[in-house]
Amino acid sequence: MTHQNDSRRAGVDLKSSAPLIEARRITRRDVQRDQVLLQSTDFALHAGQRIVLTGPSGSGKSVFLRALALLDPLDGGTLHWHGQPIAPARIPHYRRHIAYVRQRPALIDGTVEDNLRYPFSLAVYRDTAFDAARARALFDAAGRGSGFLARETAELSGGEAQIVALVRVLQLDPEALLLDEPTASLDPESARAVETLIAQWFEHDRTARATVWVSHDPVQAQRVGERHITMRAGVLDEPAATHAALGALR
Ligand SMILES: Nc1ncnc2c1ncn2[C@@H]1O[C@H](COP(=O)(O)OP(=O)(O)OP(=O)(O)O)[C@@H](O)[C@H]1O
Repeated sequence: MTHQNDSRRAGVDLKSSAPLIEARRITRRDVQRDQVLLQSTDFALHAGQRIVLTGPSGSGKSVFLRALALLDPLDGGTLHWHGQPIAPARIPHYRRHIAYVRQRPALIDGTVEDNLRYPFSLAVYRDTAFDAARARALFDAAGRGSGFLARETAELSGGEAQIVALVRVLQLDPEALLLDEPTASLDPESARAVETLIAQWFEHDRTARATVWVSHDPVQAQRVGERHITMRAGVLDEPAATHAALGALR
């Protein structure tokens, strides 16, 4: 299945389409400490949705997002992508489309351009190629002008590093972004740039794209999501108000 086909399928009327991602009774455990990190959880993310996830520190928000991204192995339950279970051989393909963005970016040594080129060296991206003009346009949108591609990553501020990490993801046209406090340690100007990039990516094809955004900032939470879910001690919950809003979509 190509990405275009995936997106087209995700863009079908919400009434008839399967969720972009659906978790069925997924669980995560810390085996060493014999502790449940994520209680049995059902969850659906539809194309077109922007979800905000809040909850106390240590409640399991990152555990949940990383499980949804299939970055950590599930201890129970299944994930479905466009209505299909994800076979082990398709996990790299799934991760290509469902991107996890962490609070502290991990960049490789070298220039910004080296970082943007890196994904295209992986087998799963061999059908695409680095597009410098597109990368420049994305950096322009984030207020980083000409010459930014040539900057050494070791010299970047935390905010600039996060912008690079995000552009590295956005240039690959993901379907969903799982955003784990992406602006929490940034200065206000960089935080705005990150929000702008994500908003433009979403608006470009909002019937096919979706976000889950973890935020501790109530004002930001209002800006970046319409559906609100909470995590407490590994239990995911959805306040009644957003159940009603979601019902109106169905
Ligand atoms: N891979 C792991 N193995 C074992 N324990 C883990 C693992 N990942 C997270 N934990 C533990 O699970 C609990 C939930 O952590 P998590 O990082 O998901 O919290 P959070 O809600 O994202 O918190 P914060 O808002 O501070 O980022 C913590 O007690 C953490 O130490």
